[in-house]
Amino acid sequence: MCRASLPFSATWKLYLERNSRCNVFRRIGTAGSTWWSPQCAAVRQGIVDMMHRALREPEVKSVVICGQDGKFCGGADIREFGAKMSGPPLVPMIHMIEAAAKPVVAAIEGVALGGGLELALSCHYRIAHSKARLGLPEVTLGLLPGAGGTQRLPRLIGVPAALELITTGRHVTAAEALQLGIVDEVTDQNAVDAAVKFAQSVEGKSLDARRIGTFPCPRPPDLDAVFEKVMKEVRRSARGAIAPVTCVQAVHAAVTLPYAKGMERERELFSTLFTSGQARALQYYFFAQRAVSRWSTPSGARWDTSKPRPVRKAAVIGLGTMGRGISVSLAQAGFSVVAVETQEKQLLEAKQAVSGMLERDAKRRGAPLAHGNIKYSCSLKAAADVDLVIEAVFEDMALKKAIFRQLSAICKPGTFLCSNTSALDIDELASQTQSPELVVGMHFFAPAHVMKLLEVVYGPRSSPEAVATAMQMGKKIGKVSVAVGNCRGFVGNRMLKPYLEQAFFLLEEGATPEQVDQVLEEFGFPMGVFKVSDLSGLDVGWKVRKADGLVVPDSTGKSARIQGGRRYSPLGDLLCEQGRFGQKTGRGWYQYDKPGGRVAKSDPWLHRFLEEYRARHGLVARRIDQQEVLERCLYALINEGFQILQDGIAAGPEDIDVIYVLGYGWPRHRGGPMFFADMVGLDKVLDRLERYHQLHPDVPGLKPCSLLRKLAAGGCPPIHRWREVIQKPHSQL
Ligand SMILES: CCCCCCCCCCCCC[C@H](O)CC(=O)SCCNC(=O)CCNC(=O)[C@H](O)C(C)(C)COP(=O)(O)OP(=O)(O)OC[C@H]1O[C@@H](n2cnc3c(N)ncnc32)[C@H](O)[C@@H]1OP(=O)(O)O
Repeated sequence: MCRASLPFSATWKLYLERNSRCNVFRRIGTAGSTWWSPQCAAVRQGIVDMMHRALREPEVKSVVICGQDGKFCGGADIREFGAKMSGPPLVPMIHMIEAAAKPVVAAIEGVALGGGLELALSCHYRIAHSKARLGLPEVTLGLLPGAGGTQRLPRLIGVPAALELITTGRHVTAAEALQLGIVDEVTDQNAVDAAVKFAQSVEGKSLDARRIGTFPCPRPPDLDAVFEKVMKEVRRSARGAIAPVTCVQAVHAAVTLPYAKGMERERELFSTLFTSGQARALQYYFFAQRAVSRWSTPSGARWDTSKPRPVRKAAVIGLGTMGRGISVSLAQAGFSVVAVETQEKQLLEAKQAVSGMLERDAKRRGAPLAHGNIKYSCSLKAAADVDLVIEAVFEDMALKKAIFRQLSAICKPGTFLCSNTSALDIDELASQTQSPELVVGMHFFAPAHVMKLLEVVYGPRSSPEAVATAMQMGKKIGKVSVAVGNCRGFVGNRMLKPYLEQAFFLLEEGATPEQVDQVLEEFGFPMGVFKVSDLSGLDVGWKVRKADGLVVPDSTGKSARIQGGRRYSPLGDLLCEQGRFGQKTGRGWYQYDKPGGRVAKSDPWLHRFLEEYRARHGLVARRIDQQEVLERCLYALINEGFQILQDGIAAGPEDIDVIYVLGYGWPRHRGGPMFFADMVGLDKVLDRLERYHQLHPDVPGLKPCSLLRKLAAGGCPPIHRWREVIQKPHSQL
């Protein structure tokens, strides 16, 4: 319901209020903030009715539109998109506001995003609070601004600036919005009062020059070159996402067509995106990122019943690459940090490196330096009085165990002990301490101060309080934290294993690293599996495989291709034996111009090596098509994802999808591996896995997991209903 306050010095304030029928408002209202949606039929109806009244009543001279409780508008309720839309449509409403004969001023507090900013752009003036954020983030939801945003913004701020904002979806501060010309005034005071004052000051003045829809769109002199350049750049960075490209087409229409035709084109383009699978994927992902904070464990611990303990002081043990990045993240978030490195030389180097990282970041963000928050020490004893420790030494169980034993004796009672490990057993570490309930894993991704993902790993003995504290800590340092169970590789790295394995097998059967990488990059990964392997170092996996006893010759002295009855590819081991560790040695699956080089070039040596390898093992190379490469790599990974859900290691498909998008470069516009499986069709994924498993019975990773079978047998329920099957093992839905 909308209500207008009575004339306020002949200016109406059009309050856009809480509405019980508007889901978004209710949902956000519960979270303590206020929001309304122009997509919400009743709110739109309210605006239309109030505008009609305001224009009719002679004593009303101007109108101010504002949100309730300090929030202007976050845009359309995307949950409403699936349902049948009712109420007055948004675009005619926006046209009616722009055409009004009395000045309409938007008082922007909090956020004006998407449809919210489009509404503000239809007003004749915009006054923003200094803390407000504005933007057209539709592209991040697989859409384009569909209520005139692509036609009005370039008319207001010019084509290059509008293109940048619309194709990236970037939010701008009020100060930047003023500089760009999006708003007319910024205030530190009450923005509604300022807008009312402003409205009164322009009463009676001509509005001819204030209706953005009537402006000619500024035409860059080198129009074609501008659009060509932007399109090229957008296509390159979009990696197959269609929304950014469509946004450029819509802005192009603003320059080349009259306003009304441009609006038609905008609507046409919006409609194609609206029904696209990519929009579905991106909107699913938007909610998935929020859903992961509502964690639960198989033992019944939950986000809403587990209270985190406050952490003020934290220690980081081990200042290699990971420890440095973690220290930077903690210091930037305002934690008091004790950074410990027992090797003096390393400690000095780390101190310099961390300071440099903090300085560069402070400069980039224009923020104060966080140096003072870090104290360095070469003794573990410095961690005696901290609330939480993050151990970040080498991935070596014996070393980590020794450190946990010492920490357990040194730290004050109640200190949480966390390990930054990518695969090791949290329970084994916990068993070294006096209080195993205080132990959790915190798996950061490199570079730790940049990557947004954090896997919070709970062991069977971790207390709900420890999980809640690590999750909250992750949030405070700006990470998206996902709670996962304890198993080899947790979620991310566990799923990576069958994916990598398939890539190796494909090489044995006739593919090349270039071919496999190209297929994966065309799918949308920033880098194919072999390029990533060269980047992270082939020796990392080699070390693990050696420790697992996999790197052994067979009875004929050749490297074994069967281990424990399963197919095994020793290709990676053989490359390492040649000293080819990837980028760092200048040779790996590709060649580089020098050790540390970044540009991967095809290597004839590698091709000869593969041929010789196949000949040695009696393998006949065959032609492998793109579909097989993609299906074998991705479906093996997805199959492991189902196994992880079945084992209760991840609580739901959203957890896996967020981990894969944020940590492993899975293209966001494909939603994540589990969403992708849902889009492809679970029955189809099952069918293909069955086929590949028939052909490769010695590859257990291709044997369809029973949860996948069950979901397919249950009629392939949509992804939001999978939890019902996972949580109730006997449910048929
Ligand atoms: C077939 C042919 C059809 C043709 C149809 C033609 C129709 C033409 C008309 C088209 C009109 C288009 C209009 C417009 O261009 C489209 C849009 O506006 S799309 C939306 C753009 N807005 C956004 O992307 C903003 C997204 N949200 C945020 O950035 C943030 O949530 C926030 C608003 C800044 C608030 O942040 P926080 O305070 O941190 O809170 P949370 O993020 O945790 O959110 C709280 C809660 O709210 C849910 N929520 C947030 N935004 C939306 C939304 N846009 N829709 C639905 N729900 C939303 C969020 O999920 C949280 O809930 P939870 O998930 O935790 O339950």
